[in-house]
Amino acid sequence: MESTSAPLAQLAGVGKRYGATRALDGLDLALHPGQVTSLLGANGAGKSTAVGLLLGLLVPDAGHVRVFGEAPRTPAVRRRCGVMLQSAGIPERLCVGEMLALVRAGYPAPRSVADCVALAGLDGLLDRRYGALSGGQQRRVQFALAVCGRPRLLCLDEPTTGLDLDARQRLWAAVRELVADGSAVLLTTHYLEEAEALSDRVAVLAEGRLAAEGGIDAIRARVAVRRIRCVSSLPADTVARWLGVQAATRDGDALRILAEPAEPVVRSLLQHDPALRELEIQRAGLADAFLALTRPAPAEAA
Ligand SMILES: Nc1ncnc2c1ncn2[C@@H]1O[C@H](COP(=O)(O)OP(=O)(O)OP(=O)(O)O)[C@@H](O)[C@H]1O
Repeated sequence: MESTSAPLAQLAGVGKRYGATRALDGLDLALHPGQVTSLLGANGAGKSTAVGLLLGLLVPDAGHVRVFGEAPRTPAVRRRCGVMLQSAGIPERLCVGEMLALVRAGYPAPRSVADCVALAGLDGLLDRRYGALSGGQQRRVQFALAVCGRPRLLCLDEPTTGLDLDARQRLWAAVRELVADGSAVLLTTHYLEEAEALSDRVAVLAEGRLAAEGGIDAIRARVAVRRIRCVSSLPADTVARWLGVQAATRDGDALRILAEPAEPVVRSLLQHDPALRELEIQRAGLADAFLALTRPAPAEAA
């Protein structure tokens, strides 16, 4: 979905190095109200670095970062942001209820405790010590702390890692609710189905640069590969050698083929096997597109 509204937060031409490692190289990213933007990329692509810059935890070497039109990390900006990072740094001996009270007190119009409990699934956990909770329960508490201030900008760095299905779907519902209220959300995730379920926009990072950016459909359309499935007795290794076929495997009676473009391959299949049946052709999913966009370019022949 294209947004005509002004961005709530923006990275413009941002570069960041750690010693000899170039983590980000000229990254442009804009977060708009009422939208979830998913930042995708392989391990080490620069996602957490981008989140750290947006929150003012890191300082860029090049370019600039603006949040609500200001430099990040001023008290006024922080009161309008919610954050769930990979490492939470929450004191283990505090009770969940005490911690929620502390964090809620830092915001001008926080959610009620009951709302936070319902939104994050904290039933029965308020009197428990944080350090004594399971990993998934700790993630829920972190989410409650991130959303308790009704943030206009919410950054979630791999929020559902370690969450069970119920907790994951609760978190998705809570994110959708925040976005419907006009908040901007930046999500980093390795779960492509999560990006597909939640995002309005996707930005794919590869080696610190933007490999693609746009709506989910636009990202999928960047990749012309199609998945073909049919019931056929043709040998998979023969089909795998046809022009345009990237892979062909047998799955019981069925042949599964990745092809680009699909039409000539379908013509050949029908020509070589008149008994072929149950032909299905699917467009690439986000996972196919992601792999194609982040695959390193083949080395130039010497
Ligand atoms: N504090 C640091 N010191 C040195 N190098 C770092 C530091 N933090 C990150 N890097 C390097 O910067 C690059 C980008 O790291 P970053 O954590 O932003 O990636 P990421 O996309 O979030 O990865 P992941 O999916 O594994 O969380 C990597 O090469 C990483 O090794």
